[in-house]
Amino acid sequence: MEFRTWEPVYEAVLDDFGYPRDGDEQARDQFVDLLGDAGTYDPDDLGLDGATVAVAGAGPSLEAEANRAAAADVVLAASTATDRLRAEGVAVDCMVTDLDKNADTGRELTAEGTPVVVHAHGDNIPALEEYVPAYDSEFVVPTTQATPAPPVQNYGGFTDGDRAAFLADHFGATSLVFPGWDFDDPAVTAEKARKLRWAERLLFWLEQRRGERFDVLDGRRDAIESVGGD
Ligand SMILES: Nc1ncnc2c1ncn2[C@@H]1O[C@H](COP(=O)(O)OP(=O)(O)OP(=O)(O)O)[C@@H](O)[C@H]1O
Ligand SMILES: Nc1nc2c(c(=O)[nH]1)N=C(CO)CN2
Repeated sequence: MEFRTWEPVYEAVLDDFGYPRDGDEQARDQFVDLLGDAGTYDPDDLGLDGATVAVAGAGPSLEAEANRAAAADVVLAASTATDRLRAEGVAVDCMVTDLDKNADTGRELTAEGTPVVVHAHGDNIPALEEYVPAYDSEFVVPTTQATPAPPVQNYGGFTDGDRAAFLADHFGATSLVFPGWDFDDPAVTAEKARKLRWAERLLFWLEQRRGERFDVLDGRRDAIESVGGD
């Protein structure tokens, strides 16, 4: 995903949630400063090119669908889906997080040599300041939703789960499967439900760009608002 393609969709997300763009830019710049000259992880080494990739979400269906993750070539797990898959005995190849809920898991993973995609945004600067120094940067993939500033990159996407899907796409995945995704989960807060609506729109956009049909959107497409161009 090129930033110029992502930018109009990003602006629509900012408008909808009322997030100021300069907050995301400050977070990105702080992330650059926190990393300094330290080396970071090259996502090319995840083996996504040509792979069937499971993008695990943290919905209530995850445990029942853990076998779909286990069957994939590469497993990307969003936030708390990481701990839950590991508890089911499914190895996670990479965690994608904004350090919101289980940042200690991310620290343990980088210490073990498992990469973690860490996202900077305007509402997680204190978490970046606390956890980035504690992570082994060699296993950190730093991301932003604003204009990239190397080594902080933007592969597209908004929530942890859809960002994992955009990462898989960017690095050449052949097909994507989505265990643990429950868009109509009644247990989530109103804000989370709005974020899930965006995740759904973004996955719909991504599948159209890829010429693929994600099983997780079956039966839902007619009701999804289109975003982005091609
Ligand atoms: N029913 C669901 N509840 C929560 N997450 C879901 C659900 N279905 C899919 N997901 C995906 O799983 C991801 C991880 O969710 P989790 O609640 O562990 O973390 P989070 O830090 O709150 O996520 P985010 O910050 O992206 O909202 C979400 O970002 C979303 O992309
Ligand atoms: N500024 C801002 N950006 C985000 C936020 C958020 O709360 N604030 N949450 C996200 C996923 O939960 C992704 N991006």
